[in-house]
Amino acid sequence: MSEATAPMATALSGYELLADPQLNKGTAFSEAERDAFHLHGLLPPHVSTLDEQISRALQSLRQFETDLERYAFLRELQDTNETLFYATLVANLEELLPIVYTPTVGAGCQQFSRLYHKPRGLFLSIPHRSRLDQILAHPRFDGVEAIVVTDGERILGLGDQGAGGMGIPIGKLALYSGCGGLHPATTLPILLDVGTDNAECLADPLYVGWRHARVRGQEYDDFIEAFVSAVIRRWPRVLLQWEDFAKTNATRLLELYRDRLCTFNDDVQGTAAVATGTLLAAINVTGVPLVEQRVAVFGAGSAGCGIARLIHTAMCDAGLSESEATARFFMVDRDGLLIEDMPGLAPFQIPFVQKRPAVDGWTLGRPDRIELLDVVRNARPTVLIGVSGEAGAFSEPVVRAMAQCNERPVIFPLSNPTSRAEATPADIEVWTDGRALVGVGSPFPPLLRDGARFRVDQTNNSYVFPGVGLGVLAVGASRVTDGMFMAAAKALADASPARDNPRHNLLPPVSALREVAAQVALAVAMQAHRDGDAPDVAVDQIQQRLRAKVWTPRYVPLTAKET
Ligand SMILES: NC(=O)C1=CN([C@@H]2O[C@H](COP(=O)(O)OP(=O)(O)OC[C@H]3O[C@@H](n4cnc5c(N)ncnc54)[C@H](O)[C@@H]3O)[C@@H](O)[C@H]2O)C=CC1
Ligand SMILES: CC(=O)C(=O)O
Ligand SMILES: [Mg+2]
Repeated sequence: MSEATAPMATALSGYELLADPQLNKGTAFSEAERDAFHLHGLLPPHVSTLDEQISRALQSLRQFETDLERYAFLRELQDTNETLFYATLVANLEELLPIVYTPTVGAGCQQFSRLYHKPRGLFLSIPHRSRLDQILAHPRFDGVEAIVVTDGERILGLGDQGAGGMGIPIGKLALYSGCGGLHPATTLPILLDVGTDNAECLADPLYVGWRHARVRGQEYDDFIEAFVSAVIRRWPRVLLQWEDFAKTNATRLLELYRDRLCTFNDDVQGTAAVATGTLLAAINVTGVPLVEQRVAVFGAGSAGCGIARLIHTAMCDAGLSESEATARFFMVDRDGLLIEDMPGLAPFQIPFVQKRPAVDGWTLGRPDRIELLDVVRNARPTVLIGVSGEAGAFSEPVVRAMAQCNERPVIFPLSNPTSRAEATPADIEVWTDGRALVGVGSPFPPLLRDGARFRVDQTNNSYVFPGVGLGVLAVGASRVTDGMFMAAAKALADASPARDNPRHNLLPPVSALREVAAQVALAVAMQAHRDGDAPDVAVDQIQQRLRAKVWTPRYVPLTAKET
């Protein structure tokens, strides 16, 4: 009998068994299980198959009028019957990812307090900081291998959502299991509740979080330190993913902890890999070599500087010197182009500033700053990437200027959710006469090209982090390295449909995310092996380990545990 169908023993029965989302099968409990677990009468008599249950779930889902209602339905399903939730998700990734993940998960976070019904994951709040070990110690969490943690301060492009930010770790881990194949029982979403500065949340009588101004400074750092230390004590080899932390904390915390445990920041590093991978795929189409690319990034925050760093490394690997590569980046933030003598630069921005003489005379608009349009007209970038959360920032003049200086401009408005995209693919298509290679953060409707529907590529870190998690955990790597993200980027570019035909998409469709995760995982695991950080694993064992690690959502026969 294969591992997936080996029976599992449980001491639960009756209502308690039906209330456990990891074991509940609803109407799919067999007659024998209904006998053994005292379920007769608690369930309607027909024994359903998983496929019948999926059809029923989809029918219910499609009856709702809004995506938020669909989101609430799927969250309820996840908290009732995880196997059915994941079986439905895996079979319908294209339809359900926009609900479970971006863009609807953003509204799910904003409405979290209204939708809250059942416990999932852990809320660790500052008032309970002395109880961290006690909370993590619960036997339910014994098998945890992957954690996604947020403090809710920068939820997509929607800002501070306080405790409502919990929707993001839940959504990310749904992809870890749905796309990466990690067993849901090995995953744990965590919300660090350090208060919120969101006035609406604080004034909302239904707000479920800690009603307190967001704690900052030393007290915040001490809480994070206490959290990380408690995590290491409880699960020394866990994979910890930081998600949607604000610019002041994201890169800083990554640097502080990356050598202390197996950890990465998805916004900084996962986003870098998907953007680099999509750019490498675009190069196959445009023919402009990496060493000749000029990259403008709008929004020089965690994601923007993470992207710049990985593309910079790729340029250096391709033969440029550090300074030659640096000169090819144009990072634009609220005060315009980042220049060496600008006040208030964050440490992670400093490597990507332009030298003052190189940009002299570039100000065509406001005299006090070099704006995005100035940058595009003067630097003539081949690539324009948006990670600002500023909807519409890629205006018609900016996009037309990109089209003027490039035969095939590469334009990635990556901000999420959909409402925060720097431009819509449809507008870019018109403003560039269909010449642009476009990647967006959230799903958009297909474009009409030559009378046919052309899928819009979704350049989202969901193409990377599930595979990173799978690869790291399958080989037991002790650290997540930058090399792994480069390997992930190259694996993504290798999977590009445009490699075979330049008229095809840059990325595989969302429906192929399980296969993409497997390819990324292989690349990551091989990199761990090259790094000497995959103990006792030979190359030919890696594939086997990856396959063994992948969970497929199907029911496991249950047997009664002797008590
Ligand atoms: N497609 C994807 O996979 C990903 C997309 N994102 C999206 O990117 C956006 C930013 O994420 P982070 O970098 O983590 O946030 P962040 O807060 O660290 O950085 C955003 C930067 O944009 C700048 N900015 C905001 N408004 C601006 C304006 N009007 N003009 C110029 N600069 C402006 C901010 O000053 C900040 O430096 C979010 O909307 C997020 O959803 C982030 C990670 C992954
Ligand atoms: C996709 C993602 O991680 C973000 O928008 O923050
Ligand atoms: Mg994120």
